[in-house]
Amino acid sequence: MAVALQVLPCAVRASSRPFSWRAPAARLASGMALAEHARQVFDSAVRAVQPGPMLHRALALDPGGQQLKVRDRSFQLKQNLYLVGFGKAVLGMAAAAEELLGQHLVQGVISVPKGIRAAMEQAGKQEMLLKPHSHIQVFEGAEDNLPDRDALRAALAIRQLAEGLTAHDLLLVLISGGGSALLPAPIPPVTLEEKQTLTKLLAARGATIQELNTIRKALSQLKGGGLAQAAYPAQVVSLILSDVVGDPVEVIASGPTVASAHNVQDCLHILNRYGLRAALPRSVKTVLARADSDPRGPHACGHVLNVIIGSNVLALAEAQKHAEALGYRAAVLSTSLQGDVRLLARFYGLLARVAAARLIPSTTAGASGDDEEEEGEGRLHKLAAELQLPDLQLEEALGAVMETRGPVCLLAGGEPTVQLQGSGRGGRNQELAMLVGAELGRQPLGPVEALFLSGGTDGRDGPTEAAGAWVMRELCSQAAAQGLDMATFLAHNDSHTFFCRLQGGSHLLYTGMTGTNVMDVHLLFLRPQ
Ligand SMILES: Nc1ncnc2c1ncn2[C@@H]1O[C@H](COP(=O)(O)OP(=O)(O)OP(=O)(O)O)[C@@H](O)[C@H]1O
Ligand SMILES: O=C(O)[C@H](O)CO
Repeated sequence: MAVALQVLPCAVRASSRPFSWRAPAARLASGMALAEHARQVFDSAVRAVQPGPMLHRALALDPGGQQLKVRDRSFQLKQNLYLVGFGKAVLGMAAAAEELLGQHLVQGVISVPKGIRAAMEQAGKQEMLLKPHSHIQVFEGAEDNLPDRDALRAALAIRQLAEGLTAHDLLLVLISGGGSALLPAPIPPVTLEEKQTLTKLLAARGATIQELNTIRKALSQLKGGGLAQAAYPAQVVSLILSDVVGDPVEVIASGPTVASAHNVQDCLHILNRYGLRAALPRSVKTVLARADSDPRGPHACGHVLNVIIGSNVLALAEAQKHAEALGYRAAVLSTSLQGDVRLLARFYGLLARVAAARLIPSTTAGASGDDEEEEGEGRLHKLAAELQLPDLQLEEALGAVMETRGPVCLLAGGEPTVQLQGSGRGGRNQELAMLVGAELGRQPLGPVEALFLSGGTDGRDGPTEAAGAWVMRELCSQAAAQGLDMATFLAHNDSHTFFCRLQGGSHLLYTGMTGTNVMDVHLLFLRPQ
């Protein structure tokens, strides 16, 4: 089943910045609309992970400008520097690298999302743009995050550059999320279209990014260490902005400079799990069979230094600070959220209920109130265990809520999954926001205002122009008042159409392309009325 994405006209976009920007940040939480605060906190998260500053922090040039230091390693520079890159944050990373190392740079090729240069120019983000006569060639492609002919041309130019290097050269590889779609080089006879279809099918059936990229690596010339091998014997330094939970270098952008530890059996298990093994194209079967009998095994990557230069940890820490400056007691719940959006929505609904009961104990006072509270807490812990979040700080966050009795902001980051059943238009952030809105409406929250925002830090939620959406506990009644049947929209994975129609699109979060990418940010605000 291919995922057909219907393009429905979005109702007039109420405003690209739905909230007022006039209020100074120092105003107390009680005086301003929660929605405006949510937008400010989300923006602060994105600002914290701008690619340029993170790249500058990772690199140091000696005073003579001849030695490049990365971590504890030094590399000799003598007009021997080459650069390649692929990912949603790579334009800004390349601009920063060019500014620092331009005099040594011989040649570069980067593959970045379609339209990103125009978007950065329009947003006045000069620091994200290359110099006018740059030695770095830019390819734009992979519209809607799917590999296409433009991205294929970029991948071939990157391979050609890498293959021409010698032992005297140093290759700087800039990697960020979205890199897999921007570096497609299928192993023949697999075609780009076949790879695209298989990737879409796996994503639509809810495959994790680890599973998806295991398959991508097996079918690619450059992923899973292939780029590092093409560049051998040059030295390779990869600077990686993580958009995967736990920062696994072999998964981010499918690890083009990391030896793949997976074998064909792993791929077959994954294809079986999602019911795709039987219908595989002959070309895919041929490539997997060839890999199975390849005596050389995985690519060796001893000449490579892989360095993570940033992740959502930075974004959430900054957002927490910003929320505190606005007068909230703020706590980060997790930086590693994963799992199905429906399960996660139930988690957030129960979390709001338990936190609200702690904020205003009187609303559930008495024997039956205590029982209800205990039952809510029990269910919340059970769900948390089911979600298997390694770094969940649930008790700490609830403890903070208990102490404050005032406005609270709970933050989390990660990348949940959606199982696509319909052909609507949406993204995992908008779908999660709808589901959480429905949950908040169901929970007994007493006199506590609640707002939930979910947004992709890259500014694009699925194949839509919105980054995500925000909802309050009144969502269901707002939808009903306009005759919008939430269940029908959800059944068709049509969250974007729903939000476009709801109150003239004013619940959508529009940031434009941000030029960075560290997964999604979730914010839950609770404020006693
Ligand atoms: N109609 C829809 N409703 C909900 N989710 C959708 C819909 N269409 C696509 N998606 C989900 O959007 C996800 C792709 O989103 P997006 O293009 O923002 O990728 P991403 O995961 O942020 O990419 P990367 O990590 O490569 O940058 C897929 O997981 C897919 O299941
Ligand atoms: O490009 C990819 O593979 C994903 O964004 C994960 O890094």
